[in-house]
Amino acid sequence: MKIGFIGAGNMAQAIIKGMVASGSFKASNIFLTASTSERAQQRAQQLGVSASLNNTSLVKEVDCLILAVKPNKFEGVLAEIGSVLVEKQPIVVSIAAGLTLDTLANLISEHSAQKIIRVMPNMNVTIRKGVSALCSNLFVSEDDITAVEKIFQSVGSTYRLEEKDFANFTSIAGCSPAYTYLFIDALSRAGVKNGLPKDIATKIAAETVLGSAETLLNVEETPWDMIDKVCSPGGTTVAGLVALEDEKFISTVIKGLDATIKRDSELGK
Ligand SMILES: NC(=O)C1=CN([C@@H]2O[C@H](COP(=O)(O)OP(=O)(O)OC[C@H]3O[C@@H](n4cnc5c(N)ncnc54)[C@H](O)[C@@H]3O)[C@@H](O)[C@H]2O)C=CC1
Ligand SMILES: O=C(O)[C@@H]1CCC=N1
Repeated sequence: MKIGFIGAGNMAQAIIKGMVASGSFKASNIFLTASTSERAQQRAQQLGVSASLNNTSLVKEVDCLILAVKPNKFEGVLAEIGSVLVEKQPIVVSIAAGLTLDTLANLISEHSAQKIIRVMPNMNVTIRKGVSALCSNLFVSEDDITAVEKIFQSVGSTYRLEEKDFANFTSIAGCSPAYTYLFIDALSRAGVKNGLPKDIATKIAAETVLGSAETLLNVEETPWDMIDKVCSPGGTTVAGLVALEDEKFISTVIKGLDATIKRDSELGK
């Protein structure tokens, strides 16, 4: 299957690198475009894949088209390639936050039976530990979705979700690498406040977050069971836990994620 990416930014580059590194996809079957043909040539060369002349010639070349531009570019890009899409009918995959299957279908053509799959990956595809969700419209067959799943499984794990759960997934998977970095940085700053150099404190914090997540995935216990194991009676951890909850740590995090869900619905309008 020939796969094309419109947009060769952060996500497309990370996905392409992971696909090639997985050994499941030949670089010669991967095509891309960028905002200019010079940039596309440069990115393609770096990744060892091919640059297409422009967006319409890319569509003509591929069986699966991955739209990896920012949500506000979709209208322009789909207006540009709409007629070629309707003619060629590749599987269209959008990784944009907020844009629904219906919105995408209407941007392509109100009357086409276009196969459209929405995927929400996250930045951890960079090291092939991404978590991606997929949903599709009624024109997509089981074979189509399995083929697209294979792309995202080559860079991590996948979940098939109903579209109504996509914004929720976006908040806890698509966006949360940023919040996890924020937490790591907060741990690290506390380390600096109390006397450690920043680089060492950041490494210690990141290794601890990684190990805690790996432990959780390897035990039967819930996060709260594990919290109880760390909290010695009358000890240091429970003192910190109570101080964090005094400042409403859990509800502050939930408010942050609710804000992403609200923004996701605004992007879709
Ligand atoms: N960054 C992230 O962690 C995640 C991003 N997404 C989604 O992925 C999409 C891309 O995001 P990023 O890679 O972060 O953005 P980015 O800005 O790094 O990449 C977008 C690329 O599209 C190119 N582009 C702009 N107009 C174009 C056109 N007309 N034709 C061809 N290329 C064009 C730009 O030059 C840019 O390199 C967005 O829709 C975003 O919602 C989804 C999950 C996670
Ligand atoms: O911030 C955004 O809108 C994108 C979608 C998920 C992560 N980044």
